[in-house]
Amino acid sequence: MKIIKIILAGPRGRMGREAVELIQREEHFELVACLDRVNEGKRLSDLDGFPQIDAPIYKDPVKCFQEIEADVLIDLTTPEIGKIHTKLAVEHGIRPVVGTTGFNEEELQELTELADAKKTGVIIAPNFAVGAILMMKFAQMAAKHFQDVEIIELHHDRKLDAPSGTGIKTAEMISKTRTPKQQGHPNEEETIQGARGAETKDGIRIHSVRLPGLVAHQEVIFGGEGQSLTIRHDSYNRASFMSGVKLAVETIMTLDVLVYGLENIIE
Ligand SMILES: NC(=O)C1=CN([C@@H]2O[C@H](COP(=O)(O)OP(=O)(O)OC[C@H]3O[C@@H](n4cnc5c(N)ncnc54)[C@H](OP(=O)(O)O)[C@@H]3O)[C@@H](O)[C@H]2O)C=CC1
Ligand SMILES: O=C(O)C1=N[C@H](C(=O)O)C[C@H](O)C1
Repeated sequence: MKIIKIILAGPRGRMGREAVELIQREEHFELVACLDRVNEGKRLSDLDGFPQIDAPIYKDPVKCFQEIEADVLIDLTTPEIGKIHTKLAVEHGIRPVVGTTGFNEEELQELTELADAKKTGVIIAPNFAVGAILMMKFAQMAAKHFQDVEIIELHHDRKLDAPSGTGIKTAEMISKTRTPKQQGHPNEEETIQGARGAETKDGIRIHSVRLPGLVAHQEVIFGGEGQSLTIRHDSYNRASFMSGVKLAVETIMTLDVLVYGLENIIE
């Protein structure tokens, strides 16, 4: 099997550390460099927790992409930085697998056009966990039968973006099958701002909970006459995301367009 050469952005992060282990485990993956906000010029093996992983660390993505021969960038950083890395990677012919969340519609459109122009595969995956993908697909199916739905996403309190990428993606998928409806009482008023959550342009409410002790969880609650349906997914650790990262890295080698969401890859 051909070796896939990978640059990893964010190796010291919660997801980044899991991704380093994944790359180490897979014989056909090779970590050729890392992008980090600090530790420029060091090797990964110089840092705590990465014994014997001899990959150079860069701060400047352009320098890294020019000097290092790589097939794929895995980005697990922050919303602001992830967008910059993704665009630069495509411009340098390196295929980005992006787990970082916080991309808006305009940014996704811009990247789609760039991927087309450069004929370079891009995968933007708001959630890599197979259970979360199924939760979103099941919610899309249920929305054919229930017009009223609210999303509650629950995450650890170190998360920067709200609502979560998964919450937004779920609402988008539901909107494809749900007949539009203004939910709740037409005259309802928030006596405390934000009480009804964030409203998407299709009228679906997303409520974001942030608490220590949580990892990544979501409930999609449908309401109908005399009944409700709740679809829930829980990630209890970050290892839950790694089979999706592996699949994305392997699949991106065969793509020349942008794919938004692993539901487009997982049958
Ligand atoms: N798609 C999915 O399935 C999942 C996606 N995520 C997303 O992945 C992203 C990372 O999450 P998580 O690992 O929990 O976050 P962390 O905060 O633990 O990790 C982010 C890492 O990015 C680093 N970083 C910041 N700026 C730069 C930069 N300029 N260059 C390189 N690295 C930088 C941070 O360094 P420092 O700490 O020094 O600032 C940190 O090590 C988030 O957007 C999150 O929403 C998370 C889980 C699953
Ligand atoms: O920040 C996280 O932790 C997660 N982020 C992603 C999101 O915003 O949906 C995926 C998962 O929920 C974990």
